[in-house]
Amino acid sequence: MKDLIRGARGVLGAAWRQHRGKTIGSILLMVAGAAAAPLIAAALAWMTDAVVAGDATAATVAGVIVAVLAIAVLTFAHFAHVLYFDLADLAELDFQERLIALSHGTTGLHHHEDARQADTLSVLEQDSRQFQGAIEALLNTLGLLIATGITAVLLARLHPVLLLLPLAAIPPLVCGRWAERRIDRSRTAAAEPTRVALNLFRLSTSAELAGELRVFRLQNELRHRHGTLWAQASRRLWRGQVTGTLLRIAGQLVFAAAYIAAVLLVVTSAVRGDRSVGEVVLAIVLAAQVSQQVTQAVTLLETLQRTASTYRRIAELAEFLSSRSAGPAGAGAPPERLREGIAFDGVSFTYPGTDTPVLRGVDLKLPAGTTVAVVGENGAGKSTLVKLLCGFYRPTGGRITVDGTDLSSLSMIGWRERIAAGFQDFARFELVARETVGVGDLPRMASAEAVLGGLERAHATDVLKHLGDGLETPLGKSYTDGAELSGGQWQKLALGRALMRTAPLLLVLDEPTSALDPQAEHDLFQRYAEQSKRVAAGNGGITVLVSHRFSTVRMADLILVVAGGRIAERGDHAALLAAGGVYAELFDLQAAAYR
Ligand SMILES: Nc1ncnc2c1ncn2[C@@H]1O[C@H](COP(=O)(O)OP(=O)(O)OP(=O)(O)O)[C@@H](O)[C@H]1O
Repeated sequence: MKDLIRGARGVLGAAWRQHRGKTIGSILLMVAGAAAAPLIAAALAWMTDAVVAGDATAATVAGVIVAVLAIAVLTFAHFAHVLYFDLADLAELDFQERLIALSHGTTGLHHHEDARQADTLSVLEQDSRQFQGAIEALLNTLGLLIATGITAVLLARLHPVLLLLPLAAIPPLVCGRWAERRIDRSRTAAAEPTRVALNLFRLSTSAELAGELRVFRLQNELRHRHGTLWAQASRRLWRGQVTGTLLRIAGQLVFAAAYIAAVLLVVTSAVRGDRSVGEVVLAIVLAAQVSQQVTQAVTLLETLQRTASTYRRIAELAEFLSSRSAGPAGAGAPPERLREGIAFDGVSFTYPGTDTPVLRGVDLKLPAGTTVAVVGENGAGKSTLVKLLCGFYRPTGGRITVDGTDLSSLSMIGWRERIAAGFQDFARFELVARETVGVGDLPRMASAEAVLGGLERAHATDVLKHLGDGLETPLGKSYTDGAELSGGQWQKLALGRALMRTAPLLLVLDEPTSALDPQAEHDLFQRYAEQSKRVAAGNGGITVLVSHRFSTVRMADLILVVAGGRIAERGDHAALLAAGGVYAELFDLQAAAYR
């Protein structure tokens, strides 16, 4: 019940915030339309008795009232529909904005990487399209409550025992709730296979992966896996639906028995001469309406229950996010320029929900004004190091300091404003090219000059040659005439985005050039390193570069080799080669491959 009230409040609140006039108009029209239905029964009874008594005037007046009420029933709901249709769109927008705020309004990433919360987000994304039904159901419920009240008064006047009729509505309602819960559980159980199947479907149909799919002849394998997962999800949903339907039928049968008993009661007393013909008509029409009201209530309850689940899920997600926020948010401002640098003091890190530490007691100094390269095997913890530097997670042990100040005591908004980043999994923002790059520094997104600066630093201006309208060319399939880019071109734009900010305190480049050939990557970083030295001389900014390419890595001032959750080796290229350790071995292996 608490869930239902929260769901109803959520929907009504969203509608009210979006448009008060339309909300009030829809409620009035729906309630008036619903109230007219039981009044028709009363007017019909009056008309029937007037006809039996031969009173033409009363019969005519009653007939006109029946007609007017019938028009109200038929049209008011339609007019209300016009109003709440628009309202539903606005409420959907309100919900989606809330979901976006929850999804990306936190400083950390853990809810995206936690399977259960990822499931919740995926169900909520689907739920966000149900607002049309939710608002309609809520308004219908308000109308239904009024109609049921009027029906109850009329039934009580006929025979008090008929008041028990709505009580017979309870079993179908309870069964309807059980059914909805059962179906809801099956939806949650089906969420994971559905998500994986949809991901496989996207993989199987995306143009981007068409080549790889053909070369590895993966079509049938993916189709088979997609089919199996889909069947698994369908089976879970089907079991939920079948149990739900059986429960609902059981509830409806109880009401059907009560309905038959009520009609028999009035008809037998009319036969005995205790009731007028009009009263028999009233009883039959009202009992039929109660039946409709019960069916409607069960259907409405299903929708309201679904809406309630949606709001419960979003509340749970919000609770998860606040429970996982690692301590109070910092408020300190980052320094204007780095004097000493960034230090790791005994930093350990274990991902939430796992037992194995990825980093163990790392002590590290990233001196101000340097370029630091991070190398190591797949899964060694390089990206984790980067995520900690960006503040996506807080260390589970030890601390990271920026010029001696604990990173966790800094305002994350302030810190993020002073860092820039390019990741291997970069976003393909389907916007015009200027914005695709410019979002790397929102306040300067409109400036073509600033965007060209970012592209030049990334040595990516050549991408513009392929774009008909230069920076103003729309990119991607979202636009009818959007330009299609290659993977490497998208990545170059992403690198331009990462280099939009001209003087960040920390620039993180986590394999942002994997789609470029090694020579292009080498040239890019050679020139980039020269430029960044000039910038770093001004603000002490640090560049952290994660790369598997030793030809690029060798030019860094400091190279860190991550292994076994620790920094296994550190130093510049010459020192590490001379040490003859893992770095030297891996460098020789790669160098030999290019000879
Ligand atoms: N969100 C997560 N939850 C749990 N474990 C994770 C998560 N992300 C990474 N890991 C684990 O942490 C370890 C380090 O991962 P990380 O991505 O930091 O490695 P990496 O050195 O960047 O690897 P690569 O070179 O393949 O990109 C891996 O064992 C990985 O399975």
